[in-house]
Amino acid sequence: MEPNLKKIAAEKAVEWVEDGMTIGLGTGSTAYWAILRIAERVREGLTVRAAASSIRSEQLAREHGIPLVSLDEIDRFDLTIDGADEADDRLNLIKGGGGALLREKVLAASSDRFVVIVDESKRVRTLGAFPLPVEIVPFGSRLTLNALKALDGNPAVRMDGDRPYVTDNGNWIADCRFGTIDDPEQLSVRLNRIPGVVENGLFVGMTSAVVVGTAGGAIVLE
Ligand SMILES: O=C(CO)[C@H](O)[C@H](O)COP(=O)(O)O
Repeated sequence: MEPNLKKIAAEKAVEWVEDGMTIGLGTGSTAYWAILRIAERVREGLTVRAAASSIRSEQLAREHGIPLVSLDEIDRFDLTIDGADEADDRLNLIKGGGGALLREKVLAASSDRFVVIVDESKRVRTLGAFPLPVEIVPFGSRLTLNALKALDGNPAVRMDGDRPYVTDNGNWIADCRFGTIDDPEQLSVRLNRIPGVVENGLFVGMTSAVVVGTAGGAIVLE
């Protein structure tokens, strides 16, 4: 049987969870394995409190018995564990393939350690092959999409059947194709200057470590 690389990465990262910590829970099929492993450790006696970056991760955590608290009760996370769509060697990321980039960035920005878990297919030399998700407000979306086009982003509104996909925050996602992103920080600043843009999926200078699941085990990049 093929090894589950997402699970390998997730379980390595969960080794860093300690008693008493406040934990941020990510979103997606890799974060899924981290949530399950944290839940297993809670059943074994680990004491943590957690908050999640999406409604679906919150539901998963609740179903599996991880103690959840409101974000209003949290000043800092000791550790947030989340997946990514791409990670480069400088630990910059593209995130938001699952549509949760805004909440994920809110958690990451308030975490002492932001640990990213990926299978080895997500490692890239330069970001940009994966379409960059940009969360936009529905109001005036045509104008916002025009502004993204003016930046050569080739935006496409993400669809859910015949309607725009709606994020947990009631917004839309414009998946953008900029090609190779040589300066992610500069692009991120330019995107967030567009008034209808809420946040973009470039995570620059936020990552403490990337744990890569490989068939030979987990590799930690710091
Ligand atoms: O950013 C995300 C969700 O918004 C996910 O972390 C990212 O899309 C990776 O997902 P997966 O682990 O399922 O490949």
